[in-house]
Amino acid sequence: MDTILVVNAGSSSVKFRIYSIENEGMLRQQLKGQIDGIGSRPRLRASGGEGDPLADRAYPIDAVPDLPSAMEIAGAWLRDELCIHPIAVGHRVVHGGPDYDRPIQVDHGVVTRLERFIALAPLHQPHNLAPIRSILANFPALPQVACFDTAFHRTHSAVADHYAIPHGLHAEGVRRYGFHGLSYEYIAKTLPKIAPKIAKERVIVAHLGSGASMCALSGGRSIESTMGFTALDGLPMGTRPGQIDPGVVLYLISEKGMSAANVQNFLYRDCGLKGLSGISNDMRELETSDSFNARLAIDYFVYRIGLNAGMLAAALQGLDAFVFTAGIGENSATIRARVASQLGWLGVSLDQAENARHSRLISGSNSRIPVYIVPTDEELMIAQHTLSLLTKRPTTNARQERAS
Ligand SMILES: Nc1ncnc2c1ncn2[C@@H]1O[C@H](COP(=O)(O)OP(=O)(O)O)[C@@H](O)[C@H]1O
Ligand SMILES: CC(=O)OP(=O)(O)O
Ligand SMILES: [Mg+2]
Repeated sequence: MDTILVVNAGSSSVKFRIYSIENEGMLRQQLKGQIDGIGSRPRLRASGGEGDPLADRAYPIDAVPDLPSAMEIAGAWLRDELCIHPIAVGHRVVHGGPDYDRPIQVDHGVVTRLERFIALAPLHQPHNLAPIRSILANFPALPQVACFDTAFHRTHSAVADHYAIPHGLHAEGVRRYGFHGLSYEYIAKTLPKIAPKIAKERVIVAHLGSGASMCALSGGRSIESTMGFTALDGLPMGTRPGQIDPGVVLYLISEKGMSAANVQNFLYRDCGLKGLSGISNDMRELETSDSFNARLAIDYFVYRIGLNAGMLAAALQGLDAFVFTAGIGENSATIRARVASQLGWLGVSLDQAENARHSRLISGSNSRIPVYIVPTDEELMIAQHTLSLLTKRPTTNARQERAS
């Protein structure tokens, strides 16, 4: 059986999937796994094609302190315990820079070009590239495909793509890229099946996970994102502050004597829900805490989602639907209810029972616009892109390599 392995390294989790390639290029999921809670409550969970449990292992926080250690554990489990030998690997690569507007088969040259963006996505890019490099070294003929978070947003207009800075910097790539593009691409492809008429209209999608952003979709195309040059901008996140006055950064440098590396570490790892609550980057922990600062962190998260929704509604010149997705958006009825009440002025109201049930349509009958939960599937997007690039090229080399 020919299979594709998909690897998706997020900021608090590594997710992996195995798909078999069926007749006529159909993909069937054979295995779904993830290590999440990295740095808080690490846990490996995996299930087979029918949802049958394959593993559920909790680890002490010190055993999985970071993404590389999680990747090692996941890789060893797939290789040594399950003896998985895919014919291709698809990777989520967060930053594709100005040139990559679609997935690409990777070689050493592509990896070198993608390394230039490590500084622009330090929580993700190094961990996205490390398994690619390791597979290139150990299985050079195994096709690998990089699928970019930024690619789906390359349709933005010039005005949405710019900062108000001199043009030379834009020309060298200082642009408003936007991220979580594989997730938004999946939602844009799925909406026509859920609500065909709405899918052609103006939709805000809120990808609320460890990293969080929102995207304005017009007729299924991204026209605006809350994220920009890096995945620091926009909404507050697990450990990132979201939008912040650059004056704060200047203050940290000039008044607190922080180096560029200190500032980077601070902005990517010490802020957001973690910094504001002083407790955790994990929304689940904050929701069960009765500390004042945990409540403040949640209030801030909800408030900023409301502000940014107003901004995206302005970009779209109206709003026809709102979609929740990703870890928090799919699982937290409380946050959804609070966001919806923040959007009350737009005519949004929820059916609380449907919201509590995590139904697909959660808006009430008197809501001016429908509100949906659409579980995202970045991994399926990656597998589909990988297969479509693969079928343009012979795979014999990979098969020969596997056999040897
Ligand atoms: N039941 C839940 N209630 C509230 N938050 C949740 C729940 N389940 C998951 N989350 C949140 O989702 C986040 C992970 O989202 P995810 O989209 O998987 O993130 P990433 O891909 O960036 O690692 C966790 O940090 C946690 O805060
Ligand atoms: C770009 C980004 O923030 O990704 P994630 O939410 O997976 O950390
Ligand atoms: Mg993610």
